[in-house]
Amino acid sequence: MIRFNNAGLILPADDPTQQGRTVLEPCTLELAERRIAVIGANGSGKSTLLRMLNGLVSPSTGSVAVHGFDTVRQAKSVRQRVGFLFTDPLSQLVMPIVSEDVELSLKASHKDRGARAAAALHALAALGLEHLAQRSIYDLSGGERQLVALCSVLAAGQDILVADEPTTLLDLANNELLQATLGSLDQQVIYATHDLDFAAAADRALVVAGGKIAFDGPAHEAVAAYRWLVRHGSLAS
Ligand SMILES: Nc1ncnc2c1ncn2[C@@H]1O[C@H](COP(=O)(O)OP(=O)(O)OP(=O)(O)O)[C@@H](O)[C@H]1O
Repeated sequence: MIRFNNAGLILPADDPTQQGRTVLEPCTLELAERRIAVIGANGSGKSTLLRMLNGLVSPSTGSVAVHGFDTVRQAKSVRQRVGFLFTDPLSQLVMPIVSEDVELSLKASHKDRGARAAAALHALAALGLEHLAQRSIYDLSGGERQLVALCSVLAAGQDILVADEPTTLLDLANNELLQATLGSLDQQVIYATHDLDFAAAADRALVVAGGKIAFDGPAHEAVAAYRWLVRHGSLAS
């Protein structure tokens, strides 16, 4: 269970470049559904909301708790439970070779090096990526990197997966592979996307507009609400 208790991000008033701008209005939410989508225009505040889920962004007001752990004061406990898939996979892949990056995610669960290497190959094969195991992450295409990043984050096995626009670099087949993979997970998955069909597949969706939660409810209704806001020019920040 994730709780936002009046959590928001208001930039400092004394910074002349920010002038107290509201990035995310304080909001109170309980996020318990298995699949939750976050949709909204560019710059509306989706990534900020997602980053608050694992302490990458600290709220300036209120607090966020994951399974009762405060994302600021108990950040380590939160990160042990929340995996984060970045839009740009290079923000996440830290080892130079694909198999090494997946092995790093398996370090806590597989102490023996041989078993860890075998588990990494198994994890790559599950996504059809075993042929990339010995490749440099810098030589991969953007889509290949995005799938390797997914593999690494899944290998870490956290209870909750947060994914920020995970399909942006993927072709149709890999987009379907990623959506099917996320759909099959036991973990709770919370994802931001501009793909409204992907969003509509969630159990619940939040529409973020100008730093506010403009709609929160069943995903197909949220997609309709978002389309309405776009058509009526109601997305101004
Ligand atoms: N720490 C910060 N300092 C200044 N501005 C910020 C900060 N964090 C976010 N912003 C601004 O707040 C707005 C919301 O950013 P955010 O990344 O959450 O948007 P988004 O909805 O994920 O956008 P996109 O769909 O383009 O990825 C943007 O205008 C961004 O530049």
